[in-house]
Amino acid sequence: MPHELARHSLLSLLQKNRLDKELIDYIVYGSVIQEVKTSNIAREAALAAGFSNKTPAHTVTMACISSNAAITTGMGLIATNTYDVIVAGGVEFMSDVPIRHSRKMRGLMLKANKAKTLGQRLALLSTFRPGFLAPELPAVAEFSSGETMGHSADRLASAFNVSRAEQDEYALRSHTLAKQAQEKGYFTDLVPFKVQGIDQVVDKDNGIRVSTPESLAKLKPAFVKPYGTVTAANASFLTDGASACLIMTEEKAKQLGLKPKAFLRDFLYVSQDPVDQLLLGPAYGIPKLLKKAGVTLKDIDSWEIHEAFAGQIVANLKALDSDWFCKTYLGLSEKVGSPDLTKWNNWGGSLSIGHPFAATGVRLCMHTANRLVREDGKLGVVAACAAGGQGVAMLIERYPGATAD
Ligand SMILES: CC(=O)SCCNC(=O)CCNC(=O)[C@H](O)C(C)(C)COP(=O)(O)OP(=O)(O)OC[C@H]1O[C@@H](n2cnc3c(N)ncnc32)[C@H](O)[C@@H]1OP(=O)(O)O
Repeated sequence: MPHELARHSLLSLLQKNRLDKELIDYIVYGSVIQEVKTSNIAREAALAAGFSNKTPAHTVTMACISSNAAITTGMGLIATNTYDVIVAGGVEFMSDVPIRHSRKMRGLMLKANKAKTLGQRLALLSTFRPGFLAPELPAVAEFSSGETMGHSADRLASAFNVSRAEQDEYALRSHTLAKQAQEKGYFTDLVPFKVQGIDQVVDKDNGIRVSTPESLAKLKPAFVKPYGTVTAANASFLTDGASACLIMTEEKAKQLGLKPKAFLRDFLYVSQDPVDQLLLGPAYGIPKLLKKAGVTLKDIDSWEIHEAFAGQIVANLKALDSDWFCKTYLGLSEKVGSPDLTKWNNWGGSLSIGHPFAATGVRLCMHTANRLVREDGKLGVVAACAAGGQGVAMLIERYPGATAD
């Protein structure tokens, strides 16, 4: 179950930092497609991990930026002097999503539960139709418009004139860089997971697949058929995962003898009309964040931007480099410009590493912190889009003397 995956991330974080459970004041986890039995998954994971029942925990949800929301919620609790040491994380378990009976079937079952006599039950039974048995699957779709994320990505790519070839090329870049980073042993934020019931330990990201441009070009559109450009290979794939990170003030870290990785210097959230364009969070968030923090594109040494779809990433890059977009939608006098792509998602991204929705935000932050060390940088930006037309942008600064282990 998802809380078991989250439990593993909690325990592994403590083991890695040689910390006692008692030192954790509060736990916040993100979750998107919720398991109904464990709706406050942070609490269930903490109890399953053997935390004291006196350690409060709550769950946040903000689509694909849920663990970013967990981190900033934790930061708020620290800033208000409510707590000192917080674990923030996220979990997604796409291999067993809750599948519901149809609404008609649910209605019938609820009424049957209340029926007192055999006559009432038989009368209800006579209203049953075989069609009631059609199940309701959770869709990776925008509730307000009904549009799937893949369809939105296709629409966005088309609006910014992003070709299929550009999308495939970007996807190949992501998988190639992820493979290189994996082989070099850079994914030090990973812990192996023993899958219950089968004799298998997952000890590396298993979605990385470096293909050839020819085989990518052969794939059929996955969402808008037959003319769409989003395929299984240039979209993020559905996967399981959990993440966790430890947040506290610098002073507290020193007190506990811990070696910090990075400062979270600044952050903000953005939101737009979800029916217009859903996936432009980075294009809206990055310029606002840079302005708020008083830095420019050139000051950024590492970009870690959530890759929902290759077309979405290329469209966001084009938007930032477009006078028309920046003037019309951001109210700026000119374009922001294009970030330096040699500093962009250098270890791959959600397209290749995977995108367990609510877990991704922490992964982006940790890759930024570790990349800043390995690439000898100072400032990194994390940005992501999310369902609901929302987005996040965060500024991360390497801690002096931090290591990438
Ligand atoms: C803000 C946000 O983040 S929003 C959320 C964004 N993410 C999403 O919405 C998830 C989108 N992704 C999906 O829904 C699914 O992954 C889909 C629908 C695109 C694809 O699902 P599936 O069809 O089950 O994918 P599957 O793994 O079977 O791949 C389909 C085909 O593509 C091929 N393929 C997939 N990846 C690659 C690759 N990198 N290289 C070459 N071929 C590939 C597979 O081999 C398979 O080929 P086959 O049909 O000959 O066997």
